[in-house]
Amino acid sequence: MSKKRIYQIAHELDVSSKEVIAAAKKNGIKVGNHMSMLDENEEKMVKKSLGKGQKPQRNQAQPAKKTDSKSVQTRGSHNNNNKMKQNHTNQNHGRNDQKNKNFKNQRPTNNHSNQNNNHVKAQSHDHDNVENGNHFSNNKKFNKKNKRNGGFNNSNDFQRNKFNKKNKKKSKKERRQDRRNQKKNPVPQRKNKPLPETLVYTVGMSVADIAKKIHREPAEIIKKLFMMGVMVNQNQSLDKDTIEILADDYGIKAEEKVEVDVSDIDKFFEDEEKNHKHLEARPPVVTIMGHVDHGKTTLLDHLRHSHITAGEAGGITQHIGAYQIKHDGKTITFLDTPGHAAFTNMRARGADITDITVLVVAADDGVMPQTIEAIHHSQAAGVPIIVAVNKIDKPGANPNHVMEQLTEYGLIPEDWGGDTIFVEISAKLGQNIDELLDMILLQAEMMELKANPKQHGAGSVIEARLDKGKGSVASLLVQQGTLHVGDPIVVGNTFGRVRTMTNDRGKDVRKAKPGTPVEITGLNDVPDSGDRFVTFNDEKTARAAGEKRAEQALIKERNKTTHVTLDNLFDTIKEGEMKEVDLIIKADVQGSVEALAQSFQKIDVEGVRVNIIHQAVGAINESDITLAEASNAIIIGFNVRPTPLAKQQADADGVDIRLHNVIYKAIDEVETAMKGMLEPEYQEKVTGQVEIRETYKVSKLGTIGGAYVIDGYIQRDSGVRVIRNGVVIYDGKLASLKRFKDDVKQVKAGYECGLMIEKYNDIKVGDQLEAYVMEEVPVE
Ligand SMILES: Nc1nc2c(ncn2[C@@H]2O[C@H](COP(=O)(O)OP(=O)(O)OP(=O)(O)O)[C@@H](O)[C@H]2O)c(=O)[nH]1
Repeated sequence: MSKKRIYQIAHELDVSSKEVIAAAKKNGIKVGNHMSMLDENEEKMVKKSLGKGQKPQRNQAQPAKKTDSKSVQTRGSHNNNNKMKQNHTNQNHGRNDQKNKNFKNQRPTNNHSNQNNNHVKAQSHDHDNVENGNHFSNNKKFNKKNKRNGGFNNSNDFQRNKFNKKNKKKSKKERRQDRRNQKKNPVPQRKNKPLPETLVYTVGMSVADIAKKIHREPAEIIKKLFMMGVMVNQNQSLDKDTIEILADDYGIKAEEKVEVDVSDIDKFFEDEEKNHKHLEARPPVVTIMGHVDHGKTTLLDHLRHSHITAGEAGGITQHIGAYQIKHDGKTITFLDTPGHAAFTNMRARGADITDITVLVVAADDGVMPQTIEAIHHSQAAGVPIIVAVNKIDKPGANPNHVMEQLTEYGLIPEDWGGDTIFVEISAKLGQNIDELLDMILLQAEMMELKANPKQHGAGSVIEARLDKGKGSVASLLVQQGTLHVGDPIVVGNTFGRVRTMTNDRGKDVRKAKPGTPVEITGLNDVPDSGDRFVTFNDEKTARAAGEKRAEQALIKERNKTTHVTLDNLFDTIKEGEMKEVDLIIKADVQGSVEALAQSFQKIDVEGVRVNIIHQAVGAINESDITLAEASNAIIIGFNVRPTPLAKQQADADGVDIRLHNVIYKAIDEVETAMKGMLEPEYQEKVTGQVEIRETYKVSKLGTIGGAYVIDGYIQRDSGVRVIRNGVVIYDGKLASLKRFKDDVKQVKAGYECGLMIEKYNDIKVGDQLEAYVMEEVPVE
């Protein structure tokens, strides 16, 4: 006797296994689940039971054995509904001859509407099925197959459905075919334009760029290069040789276009400087230097007011950072800011604008520290010095002593066999001032100061500011060419067009020749003193150059913060950015300097070498910081400290200064930093004493201490030590700190507070709490 499993029977009957199980149970057959077996008798019983019983609800398409008016009616109404739906969704549904099109055109609604459609059809065929009672069993297979389509029982319908599917498939095929055809459709051939006579190229152009230039397909060029043994893709940059060979292969000339970096205004400036055509004499530019109170300002003021050009007398002098005076029909330009600091600052920014230095030394005071510095700065810049021995009107004046003193610094009067010009003056009384001016002109003459006024204006910024009404105002010294109102200009990282131009007398001028200071407006931003300026033919180029320079300056500024420090040293080494660690050593005595230098040079980590770029005895000064900044060096101070200004500058520039008083510690620190093992050291600092005066037990929270800060302060992130009877009984962290109901960051001595300690609830009245913080130890 063959047995069948429940699910098989369910399958055959097209009912659910559950229904078969129910029927089996109804007939007293013991079954468990869909895998349970039924023998033939049991199967018959179940089938009978299912056949006699309710028609499975699930399969609406299953033919009804019995039809009563009610069910027909119901179905009828359902049918109508569906018909309505069907009409709504697709009027062509039910007409297979048109379905194909519908499938194609209405794909998204297809399944849904097809089901509806089939459903309607199934319903409408119920009647036939009733008439052909055995149709059910004969068409079981069909029935199953058609279930998806709503259960067609009519073979015609089935066929139609099949046809329908076929059509569906066909349509897919068709679509694919279509696509293929589309692909096969030849792309309209691009007619090759004639080759240009010359290929103007820049090194680094890609195949695609060249293709565009010579009106050829990149593929063709790639092929050509391939034949020459050069494998490239169309985006790859080509070198000069390859481009030229390629051009040659096409039979065209190749011409390299050298890109000019418009932002490199120094280059423009130098080009203008080198232009020696149409040279004309220009006024000398003079800076007055000297020690404090030796009379620099007095001299400048005297000159400004006493040597105004005839006709301009009475005109109000404007402070534009420089002014011009006339003497013997010749012009001299004086820079208004005396002192060597401004002078060197300008130099540091690349502006060597001074031709002659007038060194003012008070005859009653002699050579002083700033006199010496001024000499060094001038000498370093290669600027000749004229000594003005001032205050000779004073009773205690001793010009000879000054001369003697200055010989030590290489300034020897002509009378004594040297070549330094000395003039004894009284700035206050205006004594010998003309003689000084004569000497300046003589010196200038010897220097043959010349420039070409017939070229683009170029020069340097003396000073610049932002004016409420005028916007950016810059005082410029024209050094080359002629500057005109309306000139497109780039000044440092700013740009614009010269809108207005005034001279040192506040008079509007249309043009300014070499050696002339002028004040201009029209820049988009305020440049820095010492910045260079150049003019361009068109504003577009000026704008491009200015914007690029501003961008570059921003990048430079950002990079500033990424100076190498001992903390980031290892990462920098790892990134392969560093092969040498630059150090500056400053120490109290020469012995220490040498000992440190030798020991540092012995450190060898991962092939990275220590390089000592500067070593000296003395405090860490600003020039050390500038050097460290420029060279990306770390400063090691041994028993010395930075001067306040140097410290300020180091902080601003992000220069790392490490201070030590034990040699091996200094060596150790650098070595561990190079190995990437430098860890910050922390040290505990007790901040306050707190007394517990009350305790409150809160069931869900724990114990809250009502406390009073006796000394110092306690803060939310404090560490706390619980001390009872002089013994530390717990060491942990605060969990909360409140004043009344508010969370607070800190509570100072004399105030009450509420607190809880993390993971500790055993606080008692009378407990002393010691509050502390961990602080990073500054390296000694
Ligand atoms: N008797 C006399 N006094 C002078 C002479 N030149 C300047 N003084 C005085 O010296 C003092 C200082 O002069 P300044 O011109 O301010 O000196 P400075 O070098 O510009 O000083 P700082 O700006 O502080 O560096 C003033 O009181 C002047 O009046 C001079 O030739 N004779």
